[in-house]
Amino acid sequence: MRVKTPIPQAKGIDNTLTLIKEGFHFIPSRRNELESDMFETRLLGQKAICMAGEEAAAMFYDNEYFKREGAAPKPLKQTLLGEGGIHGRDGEDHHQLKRMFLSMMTPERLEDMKRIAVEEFDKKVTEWERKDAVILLREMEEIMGRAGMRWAGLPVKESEAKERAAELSQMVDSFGGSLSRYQDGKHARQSHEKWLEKIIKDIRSGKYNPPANTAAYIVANHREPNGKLLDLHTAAVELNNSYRPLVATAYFIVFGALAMYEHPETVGKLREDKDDYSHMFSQEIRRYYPFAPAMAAKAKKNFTWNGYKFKKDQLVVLDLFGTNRHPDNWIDADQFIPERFANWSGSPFAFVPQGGGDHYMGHRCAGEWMTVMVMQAFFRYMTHNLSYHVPEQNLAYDMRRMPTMPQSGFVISDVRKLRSFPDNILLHRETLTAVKA
Ligand code: HEM
Repeated sequence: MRVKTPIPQAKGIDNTLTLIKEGFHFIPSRRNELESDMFETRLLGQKAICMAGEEAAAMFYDNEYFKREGAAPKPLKQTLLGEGGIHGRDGEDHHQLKRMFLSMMTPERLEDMKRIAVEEFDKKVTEWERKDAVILLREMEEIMGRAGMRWAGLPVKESEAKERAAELSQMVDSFGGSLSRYQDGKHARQSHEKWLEKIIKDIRSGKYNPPANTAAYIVANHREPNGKLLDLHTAAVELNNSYRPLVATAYFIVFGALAMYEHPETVGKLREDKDDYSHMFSQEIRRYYPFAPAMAAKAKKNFTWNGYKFKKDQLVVLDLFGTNRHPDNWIDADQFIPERFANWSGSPFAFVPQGGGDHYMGHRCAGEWMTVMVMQAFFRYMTHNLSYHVPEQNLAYDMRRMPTMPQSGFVISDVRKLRSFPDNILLHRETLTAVKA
C-alpha cells in the first residue's frame, strides 16, 4: 500500500457530485494523481478518507476501529439496502443477524439455489428458442429474481412473478446517483416491502407455512437477543436482503458472457473444466469487472493509522473495485486472466468484490458462496447446453455508471437448447463441497 504523509487532499470543496459523475474511476484516479492509496476529501458535506488495498481493507473490516451505524447515505437505504437492516448494524446486534443469514446458507440450501436457478434458466431458454433475439441482462435479472423468491420460500403467483422480479431489479439498479433510478428503486422497495410484510404476518399467524429451512420461515421467526420477534418492517427488510442481492449476480453472468465473447479461448476451457476452470473464471469475473464500487464506514473512536489521525465518527470509504485491481496483490491487474486464481493466496482482504474479512464476524457478503456456485453452474450451462449467436451491438460499458453493464445489455440471437434437461449441470463433482468462495 502506497501512502503519502501527510495524507494528501483531493481537489474540490465537496466531491459528492464528482463521485457520481466519475463512478468507478473516482477513487482510483485520485489515488493515481495524488500517488497515495489514502487521501482526504469531502463527501456528503463531511470530511472523508478514501483508501484502497489489502492493508486498508484489513483495517476497514476491523470492528475495533470502524462501525457501520450512520455510514450508508439515506438514498441508498431507501432503495438498495432498506432501513434498519443488517448493513447498518454493529457488534452483537450485527452478529445475531449475521448468524441468522448464514444459517440459511447450508450446503443443502446452496444446492437448492443452484438447482432452482438452473431450472429457471432452462425454462427461459425454451422461450428464447422461439424469439429472434433477447437481451441477456434483462432475462438474467428475471431468472435470478424468480429463483431468489422461490428459494426464499415466498408464495409467488405466476401472474405476479415478473412484476416482483422487476421490483428487485429496480432496487439493484438504483444506486449511482441517477434521480430517476433512485425514484424507481424507492417505489419498488416500498411495494416489495409491503408485500413481504403481509407474508411475514401470514407466517406468524400460521396462515402460510413455508418449510422451516427457508429464508421466509427463518426471518419471520427470528428473535432478537431481547427475545422479541423482529419488528414487521425490519423483518421485511431482512427477508428482502436474503434473496434480492441474487439479482446482482445477473450482472456477473452478463460480464461472463462478454468475457467468453472477447476471450473465445475461455469457452473451450469452460467446457473442459480442467482444474475447476469454471471456478477460476467466475472468480476472475468478480475481480475484473465492476459491480460494487466502494463501501462506507465510520471511525468508532479517535486513533492514528498510517500517520493519519482518524476522528470518532469520521466517514471512511474503502475502494472495493480498486482493491481488486491493486498492483501489490495482482500481477497485470488490468488484464483478464482466470488462471491467476490457480495459485492465489486466498487473502480475505485483497479480493473484495463482495466485501472482505470474515463472513461471521464482519460485514462480508452472506451470499458469496451462493453467487459463485450459481455463476459456475450458469457458465457450465452456457458452454454445454446452449448455442447462441452474438450479433453486432454496442458492448462497451460505461465506468461512470454504477452499476454498469454492456450498453446493449448483451443481445443474443438464434438461441438453441442442446440438451433436454440440465442434469449434467447439477451433477458436478463439487456438489457437496460447495462452500468455497
Ligand atoms: C453479485 C452478487 C453480489 C454482490 C456483488 C454482493 C456484494 C455485497 C457487498 C459489497 C456487501 C457489503 C459488504 C460490506 O458491508 O462491507 C454485501 C453484503 C451482504 N450481502 Fe451480498 N452481494 C452479492 C450477492 C449476495 C447474495 C446472493 C446474497 C444472499 C442471498 C447476499 C446477501 C448479503 C447480505 C445479507 C449482506 C450483509 C452482510 C452484513 O452486513 O454482514 N449478497 N454484499
